[in-house]
Amino acid sequence: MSKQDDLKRAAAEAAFDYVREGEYLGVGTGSTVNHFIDVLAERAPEIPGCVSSSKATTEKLRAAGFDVVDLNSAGALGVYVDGADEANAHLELIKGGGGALTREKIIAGAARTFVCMVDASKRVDLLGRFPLPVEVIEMARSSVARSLVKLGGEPELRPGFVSDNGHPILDVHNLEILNPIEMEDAINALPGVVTVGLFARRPADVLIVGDAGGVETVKRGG
Ligand SMILES: O=C(CO)[C@H](O)[C@H](O)COP(=O)(O)O
Repeated sequence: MSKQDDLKRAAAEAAFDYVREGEYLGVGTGSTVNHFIDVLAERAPEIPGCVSSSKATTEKLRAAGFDVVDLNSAGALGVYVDGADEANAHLELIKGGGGALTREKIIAGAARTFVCMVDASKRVDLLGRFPLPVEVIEMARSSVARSLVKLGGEPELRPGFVSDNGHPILDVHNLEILNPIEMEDAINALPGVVTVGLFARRPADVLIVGDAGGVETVKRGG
């Protein structure tokens, strides 16, 4: 395992403390989440099942022996555990590097507690160094891209990629995100945008950071 993988695994182990037995668990997507699923498989909590944010996560959860149910049948969701591409001090995030941003935002929005795991390299003062993913309806790809340029970004079509929902993704480079809530609202308002990977209206509640010196847990407003 690489050093960064060790940090992701450490964050995933710490995130396990938030799993509540008897409750459905929301599970995100990505390499940090894959470590978390490994931890789940090892510790085998008594949960009725999981709500998954992607086909890849569903496959891995099922292979580990967990039931995966639709969000509609899970009822109110307790905890959602996921990774992120960037996190600021307010626990606002950029997500969607793995392309699962739409389902991730839906599940995060439905959950009581959103637990986000990152390695220390992902903590930033200002969001936006990581290209901001925007999932769009195919016919709106160019018009949304022009609007994103007007907002100061440089959108690039993610090559050869289609989301689990069947949509392309624009990765927006060099966007100055001084006010994440305003930027999220502005991009969401563009016709044809399915989801923007800014999680400012629904930030994490708990950020677990794997660092060389150990794991740090940061709580929103705490
Ligand atoms: O938002 C995501 C997927 O859509 C991931 O959480 C994000 O890309 C982080 O991935 P990783 O844990 O592999 O670094």
